[in-house]
Amino acid sequence: MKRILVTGANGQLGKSIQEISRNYPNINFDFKSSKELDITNLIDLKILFHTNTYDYCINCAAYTNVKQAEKTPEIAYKVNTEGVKNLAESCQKNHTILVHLSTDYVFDGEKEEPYTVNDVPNPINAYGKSKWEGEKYIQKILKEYFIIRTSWLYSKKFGKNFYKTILEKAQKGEILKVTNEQIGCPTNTLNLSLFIIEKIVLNKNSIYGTFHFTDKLPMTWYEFAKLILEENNMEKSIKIIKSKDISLNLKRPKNSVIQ
Ligand SMILES: NC(=O)C1=CN([C@@H]2O[C@H](COP(=O)(O)OP(=O)(O)OC[C@H]3O[C@@H](n4cnc5c(N)ncnc54)[C@H](OP(=O)(O)O)[C@@H]3O)[C@@H](O)[C@H]2O)C=CC1
Ligand SMILES: Cc1cn([C@H]2C[C@H](O)[C@@H](COP(=O)(O)OP(=O)(O)O[C@H]3O[C@@H](C)C(=O)[C@@H](O)[C@H]3O)O2)c(=O)[nH]c1=O
Repeated sequence: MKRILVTGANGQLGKSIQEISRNYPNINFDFKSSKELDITNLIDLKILFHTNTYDYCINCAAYTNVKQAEKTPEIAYKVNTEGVKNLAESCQKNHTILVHLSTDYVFDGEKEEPYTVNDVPNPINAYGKSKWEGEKYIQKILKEYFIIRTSWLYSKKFGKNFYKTILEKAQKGEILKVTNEQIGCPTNTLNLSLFIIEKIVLNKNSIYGTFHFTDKLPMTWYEFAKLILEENNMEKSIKIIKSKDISLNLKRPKNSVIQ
């Protein structure tokens, strides 16, 4: 029976993996919330890996507040870079395969076509930089790893995300103002969870390295907001705004489409 450690288990992706885990009775999952396991705490990591044997570690732990990361980049760095380095070292010493999540925000967004795994990252904000530095540690420390870059994650059920925010605003009768200055692929956490379990963990033929996974339908945030309203049978107009009107000093990649 495969034993899998899932870090950051109470985030939106972690919770989605918890939800589908019921369908895999032959996998022994060990879900750890941030309170149960802080990936920046080396001592806790050492104790956990000393007392347990894991075939895989799925790292859903991350600092994902993109706006706040710009103001306190050291916190994003601590979790997304240092924490990931700690995990990679623990996995290396204990022969655990690391499955790590990364982001479209590692790219600068200036490319005209979709980004592939052969494109070189060049992040333009603190969150993206901290995630790219984390990726580099994994590549340096480990041979047996999967880095899965995804984009615009949302769960209809868990956590805080664009889908739920737009729906809540609409339900409260707030005026919707959404930018059309970025394009990317919204990705449902359930699809990503299934990909991780079916195509990475249970696939005997998978080759280690970096991969891109999205729901493969590029659109702007404005178009995504329209879809969210449509899906929930809500008729409401949305005002198109500039990115700078919503977050003045934060750069987001214009083209976030990864394939
Ligand atoms: N959200 C998105 O749009 C995208 C996310 N990703 C990546 O996917 C992954 C999952 O993201 P998502 O589920 O959306 O993120 P969430 O923010 O929903 O979940 C992240 C989880 O990590 C936990 N965490 C934070 N710091 C630590 C720490 N030091 N040790 C252990 N756990 C910690 C948080 O706990 P607490 O709340 O208690 O701090 C939270 O439960 C991340 O790697 C993210 O970078 C990639 C592309 C898009
Ligand atoms: C809620 C809201 C957002 N927006 C804009 C801001 C931003 O450009 C975009 C999405 O808003 P968010 O707050 O979700 O943006 P952001 O936190 O930058 O989203 C990113 O999160 C990280 C973790 C990732 O890895 C990325 O893939 C991406 O999903 O929509 C509006 O224009 N109007 C609104 O009412």
